[in-house]
Amino acid sequence: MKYVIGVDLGTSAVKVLLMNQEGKVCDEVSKSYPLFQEKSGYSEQEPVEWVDKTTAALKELVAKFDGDVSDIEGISFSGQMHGLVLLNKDHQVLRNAILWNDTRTTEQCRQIYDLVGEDQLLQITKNPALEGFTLPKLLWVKQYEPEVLAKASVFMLPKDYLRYKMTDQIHSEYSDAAGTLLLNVAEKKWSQDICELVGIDFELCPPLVAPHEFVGEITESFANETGLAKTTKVFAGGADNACGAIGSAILSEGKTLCSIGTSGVVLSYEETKDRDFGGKVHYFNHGEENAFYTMGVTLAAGYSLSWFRDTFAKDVAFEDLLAGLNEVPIGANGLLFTPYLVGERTPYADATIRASFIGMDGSHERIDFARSVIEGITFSLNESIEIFRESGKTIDTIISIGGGAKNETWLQIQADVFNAKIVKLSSEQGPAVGASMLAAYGSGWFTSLQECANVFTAEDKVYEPIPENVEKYKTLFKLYKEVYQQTKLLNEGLKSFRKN
Ligand SMILES: Nc1ncnc2c1ncn2[C@@H]1O[C@H](COP(=O)(O)OP(=O)(O)O)[C@@H](O)[C@H]1O
Ligand SMILES: O=C(CO)[C@@H](O)[C@H](O)COP(=O)(O)O
Repeated sequence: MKYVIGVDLGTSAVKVLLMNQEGKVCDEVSKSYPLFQEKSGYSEQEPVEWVDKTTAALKELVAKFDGDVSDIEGISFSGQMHGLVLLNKDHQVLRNAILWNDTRTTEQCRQIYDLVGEDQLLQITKNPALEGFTLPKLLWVKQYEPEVLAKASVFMLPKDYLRYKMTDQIHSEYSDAAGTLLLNVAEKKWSQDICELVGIDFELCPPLVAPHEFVGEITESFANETGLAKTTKVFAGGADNACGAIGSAILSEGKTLCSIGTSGVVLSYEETKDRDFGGKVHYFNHGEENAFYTMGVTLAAGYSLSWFRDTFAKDVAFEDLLAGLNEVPIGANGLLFTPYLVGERTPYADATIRASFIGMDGSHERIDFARSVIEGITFSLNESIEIFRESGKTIDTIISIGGGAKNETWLQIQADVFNAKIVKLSSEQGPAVGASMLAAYGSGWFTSLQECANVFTAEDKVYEPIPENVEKYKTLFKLYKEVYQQTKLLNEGLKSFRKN
């Protein structure tokens, strides 16, 4: 039997998945790492942590493997998107990585519009200037840490840096490059025009390859450290959402995905490069060749729940925190939550807005708060679904993945809030499954990703919307949407009191 490994470099943890040629998940190991939030709006991680934790996870996986390691033929990656890693000419990391959920760059987004123009930016990159994307971060370093940028020889995205440490080869690939705001998405080329207009050296952009492309074998030292065979082939990999889409078989028009990890996304497959959403949702290159996807993003989805747990119920397991969730009525006994802990992307590109609990009552217990957090996250994702439906898409079935898909009651809440059938897959690790599939397809096991998906993905359970619940959630959703409008000005006033 042959095997592949999918590495998902997430925001909360790295997960490594061993899958065999029959598409069975044989083992998985996960190692978490911290997030540094030194100031309001800041979010950073240390690239060395990603490498150390991935090495430790692979070492553990290989130690438990009782076959011949040379049968592990290939390895590929899924990575948290947009994070900026800067390397000097000796390829040493110059500063902490600035992550996708870091919103310090509102000023740099304005500069991009001034220098490139909104229409030209949208025409080349298919996306608006949002704080989370990579180019605003590069411009922030240029403005506030010019000595750091002066030393930089290349910028990298998180999983591309990890792959570099395993292979000694520097590359980026289309699906993650699409989230930098420096890629001509339709032509799959770095945009020299944008680099020139914003004053970023074109040489900083790494060479581009396709997600399933073979980029080299692992280095001898990485093989020695992990126990993997030196012949293990490495394939480029993709952005976590592109991999989540592959790992959930979102490989044809009409398919929709909801992923609740640290962030939350609703994503829809696009066959063509020229559908026009006017920048309301993200438009990126898929991990499948010449395909695309559109996506709405809730910045703090699973993060809202983990923030709530870490702040008010430290060391309590999610399973214990959510025990009794299904006994709390819809609407959490009159409590509404908006998940704007770090600002928001879809539908409000707003770095200043912050979260709220509305309707706190002396009778509320911790489980009411937990239910309102979960309902609030789901309402936020429903705002993306609303944009897709308004554009004419039919969304009646949604594949649900990520940490949020581990809880049955939450899956039913998704069905009722989205008013759609929710499908849970046999593994909720969509991005790591997608990364494994890129390695399997890259290794030549299948002639297409779709053929691979037929073997590697399977439905586990379906949750149907319950009409009575759908109606209640429609009423609550209207109230939920009011909260953004009613708290926008309040948050602008509070901004100067935040940790700066
Ligand atoms: N048992 C659970 N029930 C509900 N939600 C969970 C559970 N376990 C994890 N989560 C949620 O999933 C999130 C992590 O999801 P994951 O897909 O692993 O994230 P990432 O890829 O960003 O590291 C946590 O922040 C938490 O909100
Ligand atoms: O910023 C985005 C997508 O645009 C996020 O989806 C990140 O890619 C992080 O993903 P998770 O760690 O939540 O999976």
